[in-house]
Amino acid sequence: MPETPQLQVQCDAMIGSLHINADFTTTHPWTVLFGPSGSGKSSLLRFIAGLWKPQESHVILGADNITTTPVYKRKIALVAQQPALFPHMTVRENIAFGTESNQAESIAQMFDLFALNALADAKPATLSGGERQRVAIARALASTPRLLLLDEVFTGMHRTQRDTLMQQVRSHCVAHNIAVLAVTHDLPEALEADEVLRIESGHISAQGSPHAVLSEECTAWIQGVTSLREKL
Ligand SMILES: Nc1ncnc2c1ncn2[C@@H]1O[C@H](COP(=O)(O)OP(=O)(O)OP(=O)(O)O)[C@@H](O)[C@H]1O
Repeated sequence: MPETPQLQVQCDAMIGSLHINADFTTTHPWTVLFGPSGSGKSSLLRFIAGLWKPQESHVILGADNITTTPVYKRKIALVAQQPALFPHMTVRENIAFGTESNQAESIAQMFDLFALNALADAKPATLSGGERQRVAIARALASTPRLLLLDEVFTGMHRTQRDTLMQQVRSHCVAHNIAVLAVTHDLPEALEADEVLRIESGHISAQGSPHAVLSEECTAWIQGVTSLREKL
């Protein structure tokens, strides 16, 4: 029975003035990359996706060393916080873009999963931010990737909307053995992960369960809520 593919990353490179020296392996369905602004999270995702190709760095997905594999053959989909949809295309055309003729079933599945049927003929400019994000994720998943990279995709969403969308993405990815690596600054979102990688100044400083890696943030959050309660 197929399993979620293991992701092995070894990146040793400069981006601007930041030295990214990250070395990790993850086997979990949903992994979060958590760290401060400028610590190299988006650069690492771009490296894994093949959009940045530094020397002396390697990416292995499942049994395949994909370090030199072209972007379009990696079976990796990347969704950014600002979804890059084609403005002149409808939702249906955006989702079908880049998929092959034998992926019609997976496209239809996306419309059902993300409740997009009513929006099929709309253009991106007429959609809300949350709807655009759903379309971008649907397009990424319609290409049947092995790894889905999410770069602060849920940031700024209303809590209920975010929880629903995360649950939809997670159940689809688990059912189809798609590994997810998600960048976030958001503590509640990070606590939903199976595993957290903490990145600081380009270096993976901790890896483990969300509660183990994020215990300091959790304590600070609880103290914040407690002091707020006392003021009420
Ligand atoms: N193409 C580039 N050329 C030069 N420097 C870059 C490039 N892309 C990113 N950087 C620099 O690399 C560092 C890491 O950027 P990156 O976007 O990976 O951080 P991040 O952790 O994702 O930050 P944020 O959470 O604010 O999005 C930053 O100092 C940034 O200015």
